[in-house]
Amino acid sequence: MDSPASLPKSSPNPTPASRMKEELRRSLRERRRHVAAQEQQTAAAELARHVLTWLNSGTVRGTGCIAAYLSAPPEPGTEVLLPALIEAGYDVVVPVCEPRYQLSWVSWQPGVELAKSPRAPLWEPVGERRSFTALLPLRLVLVPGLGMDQLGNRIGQGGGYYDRFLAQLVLEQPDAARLGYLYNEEVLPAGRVEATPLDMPLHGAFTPSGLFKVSGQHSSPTG
Ligand SMILES: Nc1nc2c(c(=O)[nH]1)N(C=O)[C@@H](CNc1ccc(C(=O)N[C@@H](CCC(=O)O)C(=O)O)cc1)CN2
Ligand SMILES: Nc1ncnc2c1ncn2[C@@H]1O[C@H](COP(=O)(O)OP(=O)(O)OP(=O)(O)O)[C@@H](O)[C@H]1O
Repeated sequence: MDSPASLPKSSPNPTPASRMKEELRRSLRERRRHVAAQEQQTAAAELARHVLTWLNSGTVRGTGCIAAYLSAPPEPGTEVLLPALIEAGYDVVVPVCEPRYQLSWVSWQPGVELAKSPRAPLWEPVGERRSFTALLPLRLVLVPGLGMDQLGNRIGQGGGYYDRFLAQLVLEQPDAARLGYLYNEEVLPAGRVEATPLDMPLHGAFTPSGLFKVSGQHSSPTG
Protein backbone atom coordinates (compact mmCIF):
# COMPACT_ATOMS: atom_id res chain seq x y z
CA MET A 1 0.00 0.00 0.00
CA ASP A 2 1.11 3.59 -0.55
CA SER A 3 1.34 5.89 2.41
CA PRO A 4 -2.13 6.69 3.74
CA ALA A 5 -3.27 10.20 2.89
CA SER A 6 -4.99 11.15 6.10
CA LEU A 7 -4.73 8.72 8.95
CA PRO A 8 -4.59 10.03 12.48
CA LYS A 9 -0.97 10.14 13.51
CA SER A 10 -0.03 8.67 16.87
CA SER A 11 -1.74 10.46 19.72
CA PRO A 12 0.12 13.59 20.89
CA ASN A 13 -0.38 12.34 24.49
CA PRO A 14 0.08 8.59 24.25
CA THR A 15 -1.09 6.50 27.21
CA PRO A 16 0.61 3.17 27.98
CA ALA A 17 -2.43 1.43 26.38
CA SER A 18 -2.28 3.49 23.16
CA ARG A 19 1.51 2.92 22.97
CA MET A 20 0.95 -0.83 23.27
CA LYS A 21 -1.70 -0.73 20.54
CA GLU A 22 0.62 1.21 18.23
CA GLU A 23 3.43 -1.25 18.90
CA LEU A 24 1.16 -4.23 18.20
CA ARG A 25 -0.09 -2.58 15.00
CA ARG A 26 3.50 -2.04 13.88
CA SER A 27 4.52 -5.65 14.51
CA LEU A 28 1.41 -7.07 12.78
CA ARG A 29 2.01 -4.85 9.74
CA GLU A 30 5.65 -5.91 9.67
CA ARG A 31 4.67 -9.59 9.71
CA ARG A 32 2.20 -9.04 6.84
CA ARG A 33 4.92 -7.47 4.74
CA HIS A 34 6.66 -10.86 4.69
CA VAL A 35 3.67 -12.87 3.52
CA ALA A 36 4.68 -14.47 0.20
CA ALA A 37 2.48 -14.07 -2.89
CA GLN A 38 1.79 -17.81 -2.87
CA GLU A 39 0.56 -17.70 0.75
CA GLN A 40 -1.67 -14.73 -0.08
CA GLN A 41 -3.27 -16.59 -2.99
CA THR A 42 -3.80 -19.75 -0.99
CA ALA A 43 -5.26 -17.72 1.88
CA ALA A 44 -7.70 -15.93 -0.47
CA ALA A 45 -9.00 -19.24 -1.82
CA GLU A 46 -9.27 -20.90 1.60
CA LEU A 47 -10.94 -17.89 3.21
CA ALA A 48 -13.52 -17.70 0.40
CA ARG A 49 -14.28 -21.39 0.86
CA HIS A 50 -14.85 -20.97 4.60
CA VAL A 51 -17.10 -17.92 4.22
CA LEU A 52 -19.25 -19.69 1.61
CA THR A 53 -19.45 -22.83 3.75
CA TRP A 54 -20.54 -20.77 6.76
CA LEU A 55 -23.20 -18.93 4.72
CA ASN A 56 -24.46 -22.24 3.32
CA SER A 57 -24.83 -23.67 6.80
CA GLY A 58 -27.38 -20.97 7.68
CA THR A 59 -31.10 -21.39 7.21
CA VAL A 60 -31.47 -18.60 4.62
CA ARG A 61 -29.06 -19.01 1.73
CA GLY A 62 -28.25 -16.72 -1.16
CA THR A 63 -30.26 -13.76 0.10
CA GLY A 64 -29.44 -10.62 1.99
CA CYS A 65 -26.73 -8.06 2.04
CA ILE A 66 -23.09 -8.71 2.89
CA ALA A 67 -20.82 -5.84 3.89
CA ALA A 68 -17.44 -6.96 2.53
CA TYR A 69 -14.42 -4.94 1.39
CA LEU A 70 -11.88 -4.68 -1.43
CA SER A 71 -8.61 -5.99 -0.03
CA ALA A 72 -5.26 -4.39 -0.81
CA PRO A 73 -2.03 -6.43 -0.52
CA PRO A 74 -0.76 -7.57 1.93
CA GLU A 75 -4.25 -8.00 3.37
CA PRO A 76 -5.75 -11.47 3.00
CA GLY A 77 -7.41 -11.23 -0.40
CA THR A 78 -11.13 -10.86 -1.04
CA GLU A 79 -10.72 -11.21 -4.82
CA VAL A 80 -11.90 -14.84 -4.86
CA LEU A 81 -14.66 -14.29 -2.32
CA LEU A 82 -16.47 -11.29 -3.81
CA PRO A 83 -17.40 -12.82 -7.20
CA ALA A 84 -18.33 -16.05 -5.40
CA LEU A 85 -20.77 -14.15 -3.16
CA ILE A 86 -22.40 -12.54 -6.19
CA GLU A 87 -22.57 -15.93 -7.90
CA ALA A 88 -24.25 -17.34 -4.78
CA GLY A 89 -26.94 -14.64 -4.97
CA TYR A 90 -25.88 -12.14 -2.29
CA ASP A 91 -26.13 -8.37 -2.46
CA VAL A 92 -22.53 -7.24 -1.84
CA VAL A 93 -21.51 -3.78 -0.64
CA VAL A 94 -18.02 -2.44 0.05
CA PRO A 95 -16.95 0.61 2.07
CA VAL A 96 -15.98 4.09 0.95
CA CYS A 97 -13.97 6.28 3.37
CA GLU A 98 -15.74 9.57 4.06
CA PRO A 99 -14.63 12.62 6.06
CA ARG A 100 -14.42 12.27 9.87
CA TYR A 101 -13.66 8.53 9.63
CA GLN A 102 -17.16 7.64 8.56
CA LEU A 103 -17.86 4.79 6.13
CA SER A 104 -20.48 4.78 3.43
CA TRP A 105 -21.34 1.76 1.32
CA VAL A 106 -21.59 1.13 -2.42
CA SER A 107 -22.78 -1.94 -4.33
CA TRP A 108 -20.08 -4.16 -5.76
CA GLN A 109 -20.30 -6.35 -8.88
CA PRO A 110 -17.49 -7.74 -11.04
CA GLY A 111 -16.16 -4.94 -13.30
CA VAL A 112 -17.60 -2.08 -11.23
CA GLU A 113 -15.74 1.21 -11.81
CA LEU A 114 -13.15 1.98 -9.13
CA ALA A 115 -11.21 5.09 -8.07
CA LYS A 116 -8.36 5.60 -5.62
CA SER A 117 -9.55 6.76 -2.22
CA PRO A 118 -8.29 10.23 -1.26
CA ARG A 119 -8.26 9.08 2.41
CA ALA A 120 -6.67 5.63 2.47
CA PRO A 121 -4.34 3.63 0.19
CA LEU A 122 -7.28 1.75 -1.30
CA TRP A 123 -9.53 1.48 -4.34
CA GLU A 124 -13.23 2.15 -3.93
CA PRO A 125 -16.25 1.94 -6.26
CA VAL A 126 -17.42 5.27 -7.65
CA GLY A 127 -21.12 4.26 -7.63
CA GLU A 128 -23.99 5.68 -5.67
CA ARG A 129 -23.76 5.60 -1.86
CA ARG A 130 -26.47 3.48 -0.27
CA SER A 131 -28.23 4.69 2.85
CA PHE A 132 -27.40 2.79 6.01
CA THR A 133 -30.96 1.54 6.48
CA ALA A 134 -31.07 0.26 2.88
CA LEU A 135 -28.35 -2.25 3.83
CA LEU A 136 -30.38 -3.81 6.63
CA PRO A 137 -30.74 -6.55 7.59
CA LEU A 138 -27.10 -7.41 7.04
CA ARG A 139 -26.39 -11.12 6.75
CA LEU A 140 -22.70 -10.63 7.52
CA VAL A 141 -20.13 -7.89 8.05
CA LEU A 142 -16.64 -8.99 7.05
CA VAL A 143 -14.35 -6.76 9.04
CA PRO A 144 -10.81 -6.04 7.83
CA GLY A 145 -8.09 -5.70 10.42
CA LEU A 146 -4.57 -6.54 11.43
CA GLY A 147 -5.53 -8.93 14.22
CA MET A 148 -8.13 -10.03 16.74
CA ASP A 149 -7.63 -11.65 20.12
CA GLN A 150 -9.58 -14.68 21.27
CA LEU A 151 -12.01 -12.42 23.15
CA GLY A 152 -12.98 -10.78 19.86
CA ASN A 153 -11.08 -7.54 20.43
CA ARG A 154 -9.83 -6.27 17.08
CA ILE A 155 -6.94 -4.07 16.04
CA GLY A 156 -7.33 -2.33 12.68
CA GLN A 157 -5.43 0.26 10.66
CA GLY A 158 -6.05 2.95 13.28
CA GLY A 159 -8.69 5.21 11.73
CA GLY A 160 -11.58 3.93 13.83
CA TYR A 161 -13.71 3.67 10.64
CA TYR A 162 -15.10 0.25 11.52
CA ASP A 163 -15.60 1.01 15.22
CA ARG A 164 -17.83 3.93 14.25
CA PHE A 165 -19.75 1.87 11.71
CA LEU A 166 -20.15 -1.14 14.03
CA ALA A 167 -21.33 1.08 16.90
CA GLN A 168 -24.18 2.27 14.66
CA LEU A 169 -24.89 -1.26 13.41
CA VAL A 170 -25.14 -2.67 16.94
CA LEU A 171 -27.90 -0.17 17.72
CA GLU A 172 -29.86 -0.99 14.55
CA GLN A 173 -29.20 -4.71 14.17
CA PRO A 174 -27.43 -6.18 17.21
CA ASP A 175 -27.54 -9.74 15.85
CA ALA A 176 -25.67 -8.99 12.60
CA ALA A 177 -22.64 -11.28 12.39
CA ARG A 178 -19.38 -9.30 12.73
CA LEU A 179 -16.53 -11.51 11.61
CA GLY A 180 -12.90 -10.67 10.91
CA TYR A 181 -10.93 -11.89 7.89
CA LEU A 182 -7.38 -12.70 8.93
CA TYR A 183 -4.29 -14.85 8.46
CA ASN A 184 -4.04 -17.71 10.98
CA GLU A 185 -1.33 -16.10 13.12
CA GLU A 186 -3.44 -12.95 13.52
CA VAL A 187 -5.88 -14.62 15.94
CA LEU A 188 -4.03 -13.62 19.09
CA PRO A 189 -4.16 -14.84 22.69
CA ALA A 190 -7.02 -13.51 24.84
CA GLY A 191 -6.19 -10.09 26.26
CA ARG A 192 -3.50 -9.30 23.67
CA VAL A 193 -5.59 -6.45 22.20
CA GLU A 194 -6.41 -3.85 24.81
CA ALA A 195 -10.01 -2.74 24.21
CA THR A 196 -11.48 0.66 25.00
CA PRO A 197 -15.25 1.19 25.42
CA LEU A 198 -15.30 2.45 21.80
CA ASP A 199 -13.88 -0.78 20.37
CA MET A 200 -16.63 -3.08 19.07
CA PRO A 201 -15.80 -6.74 19.72
CA LEU A 202 -16.20 -9.24 16.87
CA HIS A 203 -18.03 -12.57 17.04
CA GLY A 204 -15.03 -14.32 15.54
CA ALA A 205 -12.83 -14.34 12.46
CA PHE A 206 -12.41 -16.34 9.29
CA THR A 207 -8.87 -17.56 8.76
CA PRO A 208 -7.40 -19.86 6.10
CA SER A 209 -7.78 -22.69 8.69
CA GLY A 210 -11.46 -22.02 9.28
CA LEU A 211 -13.81 -19.88 11.36
CA PHE A 212 -12.57 -19.01 14.84
CA LYS A 213 -15.64 -18.35 17.04
CA VAL A 214 -15.37 -16.25 20.16
CA SER A 215 -16.85 -18.32 22.97
CA GLY A 216 -19.12 -17.20 25.79
CA GLN A 217 -21.18 -14.71 23.78
CA HIS A 218 -24.91 -14.95 24.36
CA SER A 219 -26.97 -15.60 21.23
CA SER A 220 -23.91 -15.49 19.01
CA PRO A 221 -24.84 -15.33 15.32
CA THR A 222 -22.00 -17.78 14.58
CA GLY A 223 -24.11 -20.61 16.04
N1 LIG B 1 -9.28 -3.12 2.37
C1 LIG B 1 -9.64 -2.35 3.39
N2 LIG B 1 -10.59 -1.43 3.22
C2 LIG B 1 -10.90 -0.61 4.26
C3 LIG B 1 -10.26 -0.72 5.50
C4 LIG B 1 -9.24 -1.72 5.66
O1 LIG B 1 -8.64 -1.90 6.71
N3 LIG B 1 -8.97 -2.50 4.57
N4 LIG B 1 -10.59 0.16 6.51
C5 LIG B 1 -10.55 -0.11 7.87
O2 LIG B 1 -10.83 0.70 8.69
C6 LIG B 1 -11.09 1.48 6.10
C7 LIG B 1 -9.90 2.26 5.51
N5 LIG B 1 -8.83 2.41 6.41
C8 LIG B 1 -7.48 2.30 6.18
C9 LIG B 1 -6.69 3.24 6.76
C10 LIG B 1 -5.32 3.17 6.66
C11 LIG B 1 -4.69 2.16 6.01
C12 LIG B 1 -3.20 2.18 6.08
O3 LIG B 1 -2.64 3.04 6.70
N6 LIG B 1 -2.44 1.27 5.56
C13 LIG B 1 -1.01 1.27 5.84
C14 LIG B 1 -0.47 -0.08 6.24
C15 LIG B 1 -0.58 -1.20 5.25
C16 LIG B 1 0.01 -2.49 5.78
O4 LIG B 1 1.24 -2.63 5.73
O5 LIG B 1 -0.76 -3.36 6.26
C17 LIG B 1 -0.17 1.86 4.73
O6 LIG B 1 -0.59 1.82 3.59
O7 LIG B 1 0.90 2.33 5.05
C18 LIG B 1 -5.46 1.20 5.41
C19 LIG B 1 -6.86 1.27 5.50
C20 LIG B 1 -12.18 1.26 5.08
N7 LIG B 1 -11.79 0.37 4.02
N1 LIG C 1 -17.55 5.17 17.95
C1 LIG C 1 -16.55 6.04 17.94
N2 LIG C 1 -16.77 7.37 18.00
C2 LIG C 1 -15.77 8.26 17.99
N3 LIG C 1 -14.46 7.94 17.92
C3 LIG C 1 -14.16 6.64 17.85
C4 LIG C 1 -15.18 5.62 17.83
N4 LIG C 1 -14.56 4.43 17.74
C5 LIG C 1 -13.23 4.67 17.69
N5 LIG C 1 -12.98 5.99 17.75
C6 LIG C 1 -11.64 6.64 17.74
O1 LIG C 1 -10.97 6.32 16.53
C7 LIG C 1 -9.55 6.25 16.75
C8 LIG C 1 -8.94 5.00 16.19
O2 LIG C 1 -9.46 3.87 16.89
P1 LIG C 1 -8.73 2.46 16.84
O3 LIG C 1 -7.28 2.60 17.19
O4 LIG C 1 -9.55 1.48 17.64
O5 LIG C 1 -8.84 2.13 15.27
P2 LIG C 1 -8.94 0.76 14.48
O6 LIG C 1 -10.15 -0.01 14.94
O7 LIG C 1 -7.63 0.09 14.58
O8 LIG C 1 -9.18 1.34 13.00
P3 LIG C 1 -10.08 0.89 11.73
O9 LIG C 1 -11.48 0.55 12.23
O10 LIG C 1 -10.09 2.10 10.86
O11 LIG C 1 -9.42 -0.28 11.12
C9 LIG C 1 -9.35 6.36 18.26
O12 LIG C 1 -8.94 7.68 18.55
C10 LIG C 1 -10.73 6.07 18.82
O13 LIG C 1 -10.93 6.71 20.04
